[in-house]
Amino acid sequence: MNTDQLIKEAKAARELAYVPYSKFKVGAALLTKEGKVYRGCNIENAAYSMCNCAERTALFKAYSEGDKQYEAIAVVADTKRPVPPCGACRQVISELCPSDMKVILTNLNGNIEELTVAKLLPGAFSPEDLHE
Ligand SMILES: O=c1ccn([C@H]2C[C@H](O)[C@@H](CO)O2)c(=O)[nH]1
Ligand SMILES: [Zn+2]
Repeated sequence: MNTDQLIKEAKAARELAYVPYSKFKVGAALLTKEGKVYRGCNIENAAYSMCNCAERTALFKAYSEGDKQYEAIAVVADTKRPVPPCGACRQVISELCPSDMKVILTNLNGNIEELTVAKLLPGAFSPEDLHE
């Protein structure tokens, strides 16, 4: 699975977004080391703080199925610049994904920004910080 294909998966995921409040659809596609793709969309709620982002939907789907080895994640939205993941997603991705994992941010215009998990959240709070 190449970058273009993973972006297509993220776009397909985006179509299923449940966004009655923001009307802002986001899609994510997480590729595992074994070549499986987990799709995620954002899912909102009338209690706004319960909204879940596309990135975390995809990652939680994979992790909860026991798939814990990841190769790349692609994220897409209808933004001017490649969609930037929110702070909460950066924190969760930093903990569950390898620091050298590829992060592919894009938009519907085809702008693409590729970076690594390490670049997503410098100085992330990590499990090692919990204990002396
Ligand atoms: O990277 C992002 C940024 C925002 N959202 C969602 C959260 C909310 O449903 C809507 C507006 O913030 O977009 C995502 O899913 N991923
Ligand atoms: Zn987020």
